[in-house]
Amino acid sequence: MADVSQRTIAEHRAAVLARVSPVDAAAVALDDPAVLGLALAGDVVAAAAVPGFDHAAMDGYAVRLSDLPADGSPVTLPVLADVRAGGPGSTDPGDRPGVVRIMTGAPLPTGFDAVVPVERTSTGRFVAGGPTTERTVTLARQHRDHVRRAGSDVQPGAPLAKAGERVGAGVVAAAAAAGLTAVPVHRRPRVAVLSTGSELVALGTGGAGTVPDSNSLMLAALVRAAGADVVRVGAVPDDGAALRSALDRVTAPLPGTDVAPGPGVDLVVTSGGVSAGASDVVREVLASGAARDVDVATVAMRPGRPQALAAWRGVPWVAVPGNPVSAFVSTVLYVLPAVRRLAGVVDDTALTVPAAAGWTSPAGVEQVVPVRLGPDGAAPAGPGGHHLSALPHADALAVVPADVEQVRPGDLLTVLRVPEPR
Ligand SMILES: Nc1nc2c(c(=O)[nH]1)N[C@H]1C(S)=C(S)[C@@H](COP(=O)(O)OP(=O)(O)OC[C@H]3O[C@@H](n4cnc5c(N)ncnc54)[C@H](O)[C@@H]3O)O[C@H]1N2
Ligand code: MOO
Repeated sequence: MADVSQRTIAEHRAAVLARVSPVDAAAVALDDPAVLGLALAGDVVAAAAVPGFDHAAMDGYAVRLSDLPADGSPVTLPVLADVRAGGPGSTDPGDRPGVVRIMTGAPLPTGFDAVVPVERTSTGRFVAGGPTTERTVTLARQHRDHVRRAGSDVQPGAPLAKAGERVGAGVVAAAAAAGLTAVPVHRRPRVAVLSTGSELVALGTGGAGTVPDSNSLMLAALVRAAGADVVRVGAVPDDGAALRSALDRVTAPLPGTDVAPGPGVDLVVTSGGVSAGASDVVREVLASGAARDVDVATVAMRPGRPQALAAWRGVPWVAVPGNPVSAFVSTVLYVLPAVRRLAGVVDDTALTVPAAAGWTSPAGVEQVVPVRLGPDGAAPAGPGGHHLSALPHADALAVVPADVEQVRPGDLLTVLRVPEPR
């Protein structure tokens, strides 16, 4: 097996990212809820103008400026017609002087220039559902035209969203309004999550010396929140043959029964078994020659020091340490960037925020601290170190540089958000 290499958080993340690339893409309809949360596989460009036609921005009267005194004095004019949103696409009330009663969103009649809001006229207000009773109206030239012009928001061909952005409410709103029916998106990646350890048991089972397998639940929750489908295998004992056969199962092609034949998972994540113990099964399998591209590393970070990468049957494999806080931190720092890259998302989770409290940090290693974000910045979410009790309160992880031994309130910190369930 390759030597153990020493590296920084950024170096290990780069090593992880070098092993993954975006999964395949296809067009998905904007009205399919499955499109939400997927990453765009190409730029989204408007097919049509927004607004699609010149229309009234206010309820009132459409006027021709040539019918109104230029000095702004009021004039009384006949009401020639009444147009509504959704009514005929164009109205031509003829050439004689007069105004057109018009409702917000209705197309501006041919030859008309502006809309005077009803509350600025002698009518005062319209009665919802009421008939048109006014024969004439007194009004004056206004400062603003209250017309939304065709294409004033979006021109055909204008860029609306970029490849790598996730489809959310804003993207579907803009794309649908601009005449599109579907957008190109990457499918959701599939990620296998395995825990290793003979002490691990399913929840609610086991006796003395056993440990509930919490890591696979944590990993599944984070991976899913980052936009992947999860195949959670659960706990595999510290036995090389058992781990190899679990890896074979998750990386095998999907059975071609009711699903089209295709690749199995796009990424394997294991927790545990990466340190120096006699039963460290991940190290054992990595050393056996059965895995490819093996990269065992010690990252100068706390917690989360031992890490490993490999490929199993061509599928990238990220191995994180078993200590639950180390596993959580490693998942946010290394696994989720890989998931986002597989999903086609351009990674954008790092923020700079002030420290809302002070704390000490060990010399010579990057310290990773679960933090809660508040109006004053980031404060430790719990006692730190390997204390799992901080995790329920952690919105993000702060990464304190290796040369900092004391964080002071107000110091600027780099934080990575812990994704919300989606
Ligand atoms: N001699 C050395 N010992 C250790 C070193 C070292 O450098 N030399 N590194 C330590 C560090 S740092 C870490 S982190 C751990 C990582 O060890 P492993 O990845 O091999 O993890 P395990 O030994 O399998 O488990 C550690 C700990 O976490 C519990 N665990 C594991 N999996 C789960 C799970 N799915 N759910 C809940 N809890 C889990 C496990 O029971 C152990 O208590 O190694 C140090 N040792
Ligand atoms: O590096 Mo380990 O993850 O601190 O216990």
